[in-house]
Amino acid sequence: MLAQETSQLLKKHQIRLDRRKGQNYLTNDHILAKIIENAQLNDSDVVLEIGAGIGTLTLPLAEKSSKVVAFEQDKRIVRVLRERLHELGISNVEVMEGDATKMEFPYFNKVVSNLPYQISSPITFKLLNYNFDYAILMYQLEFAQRMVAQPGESNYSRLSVMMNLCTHTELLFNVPKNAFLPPPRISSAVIKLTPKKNPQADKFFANTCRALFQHKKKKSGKALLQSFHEISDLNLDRTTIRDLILKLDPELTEERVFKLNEKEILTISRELKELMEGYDEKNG
Ligand SMILES: C[S@@+](CC[C@H](N)C(=O)[O-])C[C@H]1O[C@@H](n2cnc3c(N)ncnc32)[C@H](O)[C@@H]1O
Repeated sequence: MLAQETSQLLKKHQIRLDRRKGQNYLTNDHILAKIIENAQLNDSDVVLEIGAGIGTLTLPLAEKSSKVVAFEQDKRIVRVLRERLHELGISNVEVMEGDATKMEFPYFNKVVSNLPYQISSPITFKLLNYNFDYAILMYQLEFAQRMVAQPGESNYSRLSVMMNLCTHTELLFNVPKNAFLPPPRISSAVIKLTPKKNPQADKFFANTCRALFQHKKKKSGKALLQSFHEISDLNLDRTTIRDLILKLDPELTEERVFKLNEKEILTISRELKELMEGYDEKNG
């Protein structure tokens, strides 16, 4: 049903979808129903949708909520979406034309999106700056697995640490390639992401994480030494950096990066930040 409707609409408007723009449109009714069910919307919800396309998710979201704010970058697609909403008499959707990574988001309390994959990372980090109840998001499977990975697992990464510290993230279900038109090269997965109330990650923490994960298999003290430029732009010599690292908790600096959990990395970054502030004061 959805597959047929999608092909007909695209044909009518002579639109060829472009994979490079992340245009893989959901054509599986069952998956659509599962996404909507997991969103658990009510009539006071304001839903943010990134990459609305021709409205596959937008229409059921509009039916179940008070309002949908729908971002779409492709002008041709925006025209189809607006026409469709007009024809169906749907008036509670605000279509925002443009690049969602660069535009301010108006108020929303839930997010439901089948994300364009090339902006998965910037959009996820951008969402962390907003206050909302939860998000139901479709990602490439590999990215979703990295989001939920735990210390010691092979795909544990900087992204996993940030997600563990700032959110509760759960992989809800996998989605096969043939659920889309055109089918993407890799499978997808739907994630539920709930922001934690008191996010503790500041820029220093993010930089510490970046430095550590450049040497994921090394001991964390060694990783910090080798990538210290990611943390500070002070031009410190190697001996000074080594001395600073020696003052950190040795139980943590002797551990391999991929085995550290988010709280341990937070401890490293806090201790290091304090030491750096002390160093700054002493050296003017
Ligand atoms: C994976 S499709 C999802 C379409 C529809 N929501 C669905 O589920 O079938 C992603 C959509 O995001 C749009 N898009 C790509 N990059 C974007 C960006 N930076 N900002 C807003 N929309 C973007 C694409 O044009 C495409 O329509």
